[in-house]
Amino acid sequence: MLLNPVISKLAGKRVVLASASPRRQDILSNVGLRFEVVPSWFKETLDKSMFSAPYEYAVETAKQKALEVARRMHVKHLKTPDIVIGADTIVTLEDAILEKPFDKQDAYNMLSRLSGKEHSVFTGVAIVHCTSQEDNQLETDIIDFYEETKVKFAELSEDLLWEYIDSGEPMDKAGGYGIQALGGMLVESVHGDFLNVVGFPLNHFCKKLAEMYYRPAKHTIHRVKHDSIPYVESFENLSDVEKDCSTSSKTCEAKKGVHDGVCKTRGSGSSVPCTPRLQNGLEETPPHCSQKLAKIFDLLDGFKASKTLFAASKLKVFDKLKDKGALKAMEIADKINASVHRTERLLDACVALGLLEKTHQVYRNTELANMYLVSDAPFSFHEYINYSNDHLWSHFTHLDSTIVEGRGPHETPHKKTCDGTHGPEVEERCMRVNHCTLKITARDIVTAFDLSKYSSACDLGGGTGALAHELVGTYPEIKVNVFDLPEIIKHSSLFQPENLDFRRLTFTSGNFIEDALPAADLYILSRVIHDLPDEKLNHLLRKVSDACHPGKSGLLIAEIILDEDKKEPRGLLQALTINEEGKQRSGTEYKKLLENHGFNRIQIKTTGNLLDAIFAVRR
Ligand SMILES: C[S@@+](CC[C@H](N)C(=O)[O-])C[C@H]1O[C@@H](n2cnc3c(N)ncnc32)[C@H](O)[C@@H]1O
Repeated sequence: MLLNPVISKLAGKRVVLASASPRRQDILSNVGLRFEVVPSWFKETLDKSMFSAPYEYAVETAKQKALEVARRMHVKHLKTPDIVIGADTIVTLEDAILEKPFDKQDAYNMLSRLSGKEHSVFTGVAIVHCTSQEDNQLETDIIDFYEETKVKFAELSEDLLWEYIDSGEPMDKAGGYGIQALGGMLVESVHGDFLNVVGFPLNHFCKKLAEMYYRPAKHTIHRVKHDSIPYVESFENLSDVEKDCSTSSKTCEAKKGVHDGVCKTRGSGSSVPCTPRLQNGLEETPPHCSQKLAKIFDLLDGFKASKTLFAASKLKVFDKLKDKGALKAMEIADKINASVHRTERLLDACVALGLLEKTHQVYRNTELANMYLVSDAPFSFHEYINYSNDHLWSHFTHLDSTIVEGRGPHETPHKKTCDGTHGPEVEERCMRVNHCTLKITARDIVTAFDLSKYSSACDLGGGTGALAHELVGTYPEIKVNVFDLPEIIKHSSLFQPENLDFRRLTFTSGNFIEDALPAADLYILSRVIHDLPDEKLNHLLRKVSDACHPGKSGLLIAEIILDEDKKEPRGLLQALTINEEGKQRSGTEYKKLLENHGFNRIQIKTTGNLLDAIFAVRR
């Protein structure tokens, strides 16, 4: 049971905190909010002079942080969050904004300015509600606010200041101090929300949630206390604790359990300290907080969700529903020749995962399923889903032994490769898998940079030509040559759209390691680099570099680019599937690699789609 019923309104929603701050994470998880943490890539570099008041800057930064994460998650992972929470905390002193110090001297300058004075701490918060529209556009609804707390510092001696700076604590904190830890020593008084100074104004946040989620009909309101988080007896549709609270606000507050830092366990009448306490010399274990375990639960359940998608796709559930529009479980079971009872469970699980909708026992595809899961949809993932089920799944099943034995997926007995050595059926299937994923991302790759000045391009290892199609469609002057191994090129005709202009798109058989490269003024390497061992890669890049005209020819690369800290899961999980000798790289690593081969003017673009783009010019 949650202490704050407003928080329970978010249960079952995909809530994301767009902040890496462990303090914000603690504040929110301590009150039972279940959320994922996706740190924002938005840089805190807005021009402060554009804002008439400091809090406006904090609110705008919070908003941009949350929006960046919402957009990235919507496109990149094709899983749109319901709510993204962004926050930005700043310290202001006499209208100057103090953010995180750059170095110790900066921390010293900040803290000595704060010494003996009162300053303001503002946290801007943005709550972004996301919905995916029919055309897969992201629609966002933003609620933002700020909270101000005044903090007075004691007079700080030089020794104390430097001791505190040397502790390292100031470096990642606005104003150069953390009130919840050693920095508490510096503070004489606080006026306002203490948690706001820590980094998140919880009380104001809950009030905002209450405004959003409790929009009661007038007759349901018994009492609303506007200056606090609404008392739970105020509205209908309340949980048992809420309904119990029908007397005075004080009683209700006690029943809700917030009293002198003690959490009251409902029903038992006993009180459990919020923090572990020593009793008879033994440390008492705090009650387990399921919200804190949410991440682990999600990881434990991740494979069940994947397998549910795989099974529904393999059984062509989405295809049947696309054809018929809406069907009952019994009708679907009949069409896929399966048990009614089990089919119903599968369908309900798909509803829970947002793949199907259900009304009055009738199931329909969601827009997402129609766009990406139906097997003949223009941008269908069907092939990739089946490949994940049949091949990647078995690789991950044996992940522990592949790690111990140092084998890559291509060396497992369960996985057949796309390197053209396993016969036409496998080659064709791999081409279908690559084709469907490249189609989704090709437009973002070819428009990531202005390539209009190039008249000829050669897509090395270009496979089905999916990227070449997009290039030809985007740049009216360009001619593209798709270069790949003969066993791949022989299947390429299967993938060509009907209206293709073969005067501008040609296919050439060859081996980019052994043969001369066709002439072109733009070379393309899409999903080729990460799979090559260093020696082959350096050989290939040397050949490309030699084939380029200095100062003129370009190189376009499409790959997953790891974030610089190498913390983002997508690329790292993908790295588990590539060959032992292959490698995923960060932007800086790609830059270095290309510079070593005579390229400069290197630009890197994270597209937010499945693949990112790099463009470089031959020096
Ligand atoms: C992972 S696939 C990428 C295909 C396509 N570029 C894409 O992004 O979907 C790698 C491609 O490189 C081709 N390839 C591998 N080694 C090659 C070589 N030595 N010469 C030419 N092509 C090669 C493969 O046949 C395959 O089509």
